[in-house]
Amino acid sequence: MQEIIAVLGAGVMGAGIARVLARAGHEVRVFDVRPEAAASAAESAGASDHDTVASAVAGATIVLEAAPERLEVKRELIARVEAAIEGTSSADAVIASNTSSIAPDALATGMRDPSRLVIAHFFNPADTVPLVEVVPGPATPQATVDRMVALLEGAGKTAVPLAQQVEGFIANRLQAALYREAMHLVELGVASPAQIDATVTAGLGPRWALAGPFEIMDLGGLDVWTSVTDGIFPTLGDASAAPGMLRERAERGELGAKTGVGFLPRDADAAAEFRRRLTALLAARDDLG
Ligand SMILES: NC(=O)C1=CN([C@@H]2O[C@H](COP(=O)(O)OP(=O)(O)OC[C@H]3O[C@@H](n4cnc5c(N)ncnc54)[C@H](O)[C@@H]3O)[C@@H](O)[C@H]2O)C=CC1
Ligand SMILES: O=C(O)[C@@H](O)C(=O)[C@H](O)[C@@H](O)CO
Repeated sequence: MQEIIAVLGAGVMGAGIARVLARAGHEVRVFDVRPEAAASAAESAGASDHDTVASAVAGATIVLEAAPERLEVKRELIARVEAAIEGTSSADAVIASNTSSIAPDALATGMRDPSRLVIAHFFNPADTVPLVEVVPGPATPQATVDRMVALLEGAGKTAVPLAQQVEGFIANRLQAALYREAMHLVELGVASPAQIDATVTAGLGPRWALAGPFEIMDLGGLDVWTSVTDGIFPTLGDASAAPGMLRERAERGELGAKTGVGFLPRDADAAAEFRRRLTALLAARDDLG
């Protein structure tokens, strides 16, 4: 079924999401508070760019926001969408958020119709990584979750619906647990960021492209993993907030690929080169069947 989809926010994620959905045959409109970003994303996706939210959502069946990860920005944008669609043919439109971590009930608070909301959490780069987490809010009907899963699978994505909301959903909770321990090991002086990265790219990462944690535990033996987790769990880092080595860099403006330096120097084409290599890796994995 072809949808009419308004993508609101045409940055790193929104531009890729627009490409994915347009490539799947849907009518895609793009809006961004930066008209040049909307125009560029629309051209790249073969979509139309719009200079107002109202114009972008007029007649839309799905609205997908990829605005900055700030609750107040997302809430204000969602309110503008609901005001624009009220009483129109788009009144039944689904409003999907690409938020990385904000719980759906926080986004739904204050909505005219919270049943419109669902989370569709794409991964960076959106037009390369297959995974999209679909997270219901407290008032989201199952039919909306099912419709979003069907849309995403029809676009060639791997949609993982969550049974209930949880902060950070699945993948970012798993990433955050790993990143917390990675930074803890650097702060302990056990290894450098480059060495920690090498343990993932030369060991864990290739395995994880083929088998997730439960399959890996099954392959390794649950007796062994019982002993290992009994021994290691009590020693893991327990930071409950961003550690200094992360927060201080962010506060200094050392943001990573965005600024040329983060934990390590990053080339200007680091993101593009990563996308190229990831695309090739995923193609090789798909060839394995
Ligand atoms: N960057 C990443 O790796 C990932 C980000 N996300 C999530 O996707 C969302 C967008 O993130 P990015 O694309 O990285 O951010 P970004 O900063 O690259 O893009 C955000 C875009 O939204 C525009 N914008 C700002 N206020 C707006 C408004 N009121 N209405 C419409 N557009 C507005 C900005 O001009 C910008 O082009 C966030 O919720 C983020 O957490 C999800 C997965 C991965
Ligand atoms: O890794 C991803 O693409 C997603 O899990 C995200 O949401 C991003 O990592 C985001 O949390 C930070 O860029």
